[in-house]
Amino acid sequence: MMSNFYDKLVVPVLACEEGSWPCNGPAALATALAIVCFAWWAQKVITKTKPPLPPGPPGLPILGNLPFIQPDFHQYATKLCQIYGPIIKLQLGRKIWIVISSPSIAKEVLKDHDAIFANRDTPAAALVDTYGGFDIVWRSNGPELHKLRKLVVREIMSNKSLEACYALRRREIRQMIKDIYGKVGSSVDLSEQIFLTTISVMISMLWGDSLNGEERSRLGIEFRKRLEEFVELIGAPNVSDLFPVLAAFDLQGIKSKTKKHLSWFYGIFESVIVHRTKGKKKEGSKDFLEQLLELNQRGDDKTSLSMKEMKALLLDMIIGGSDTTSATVEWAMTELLRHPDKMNRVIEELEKVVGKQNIVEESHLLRLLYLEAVVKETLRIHPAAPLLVPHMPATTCIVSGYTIPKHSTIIFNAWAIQRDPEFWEHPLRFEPERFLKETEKASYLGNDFRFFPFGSGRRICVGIPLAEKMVTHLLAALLHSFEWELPNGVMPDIKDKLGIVLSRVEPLVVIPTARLSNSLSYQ
Ligand code: HEM
Repeated sequence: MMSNFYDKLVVPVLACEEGSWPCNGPAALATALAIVCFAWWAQKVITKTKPPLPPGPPGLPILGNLPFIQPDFHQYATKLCQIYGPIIKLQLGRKIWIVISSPSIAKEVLKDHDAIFANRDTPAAALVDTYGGFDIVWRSNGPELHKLRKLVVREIMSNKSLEACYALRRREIRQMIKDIYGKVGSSVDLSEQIFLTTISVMISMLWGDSLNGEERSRLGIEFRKRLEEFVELIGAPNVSDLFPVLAAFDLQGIKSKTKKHLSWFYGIFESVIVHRTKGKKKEGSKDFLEQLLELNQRGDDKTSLSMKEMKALLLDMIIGGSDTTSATVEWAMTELLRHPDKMNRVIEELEKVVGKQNIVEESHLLRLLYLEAVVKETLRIHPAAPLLVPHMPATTCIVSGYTIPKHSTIIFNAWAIQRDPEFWEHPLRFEPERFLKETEKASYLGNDFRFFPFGSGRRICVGIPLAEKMVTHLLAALLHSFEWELPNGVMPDIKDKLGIVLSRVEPLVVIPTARLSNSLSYQ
């Protein structure tokens, strides 16, 4: 605004040629001086009246708060908010981070100013090989993002499409039950079993491959390792982001390491896509890739994707869908093992709705209301993405009386909000019953900012329908098929660590016993 003022008034006066107004010696000089003084005064008034930045802890010159950031950022940010209030500012090198820990401020940002804040501050590492520019997670707000989200939500995640690939999900869940049945009576690393199943479900639904035996576990573990490293690299404090002038040097080698992982993922995707486009159309259930290729064949601009977009989308789905889902199932099992009364209530419901002679199908899920409440309570206390995915304002904006500079990184501490005693009675107690009563807070659609584990607004998770099905079906199958004992009767703890998602520190180890009398139910 001030530069406009200067350009329009001061420059012409100072640059005017003889004879044109007001170039008449001392008068012109006086006018110019008056204008410069006025501009200086106006600038001062504007700066003074502009609301301040949010409060926050003091930092060091140049580095700001960087040296003081602690690894479990959700807990560290919660402590800071207890000191500085529900909206705080951290300075990390050239970057400003704003952390929000109150439902009303989250609403102001994600609902009232949704369009401004629907951008992402794409980390340098995510821009490698065009991934971040072509996927959903890191793409800026605009028509291309809108097209991609619409395609996923309306086509891929529609009831009809999810129904069309139910057999693929079912096959992988049955495989898990069969594998665990083979280990009845011995200690099982349930965390690993759950992860291998979710990654197999994702691979199976994305391009139809089924992994068995050693291959299932080998490829699953390789995927997990690479996904973990890839996401960690993207999320790691990177000098290239904090001091963009140094980006070209890739001082920590983050860009080159990310590139290696990306080439591995893209290599797999390319061969699957090429094989499918050249080969015969697949028989049977329609996986996501089949659906995407069919949409491409329509030749409609609204639904066609380039190869780059297709690969980036497949990677988003695997990243977005596997660890989040498996962590949620693992936390739900942990809480149920810690609360035998709640576990019994789930079993009673399963026996009533499914019965002991049948196996759990997705068609049962709508009637498993208590189990649904268990999943919601799990996502409240242990949200897989406790800080959502950071947003970024496209312009400077005033929020809750503070100035939020454009291009700052906005972090929502959903973990702290969903445990805040101001909004939740006995917030640390695992009480699924609260979701049977509180219908208002019970939706995943992000309308209530006391409970928004999938985010809210324009960037809300696109995988909610699939996540709901996968988490509930997996849990139902595990609880219906087996009884679970704790090795030496030791209760699992609830210590968490923030990595790719919020997960247990130690793997969950339990001993299964068959619950169903008919051994065919395990085939
Ligand atoms: C329990 C399971 C899941 C949880 C807790 C979860 C949570 C979230 C959260 C918090 C966000 C960020 C929202 C925001 O920025 O405000 C997100 C975004 C996203 N999720 Fe999920 N998610 C889950 C499952 C899935 C699944 C199954 C998929 C797909 C297969 C998926 C794909 C995505 C994608 C592509 C985005 C980016 C959306 C965008 O940036 O516009 N998620 N998810």
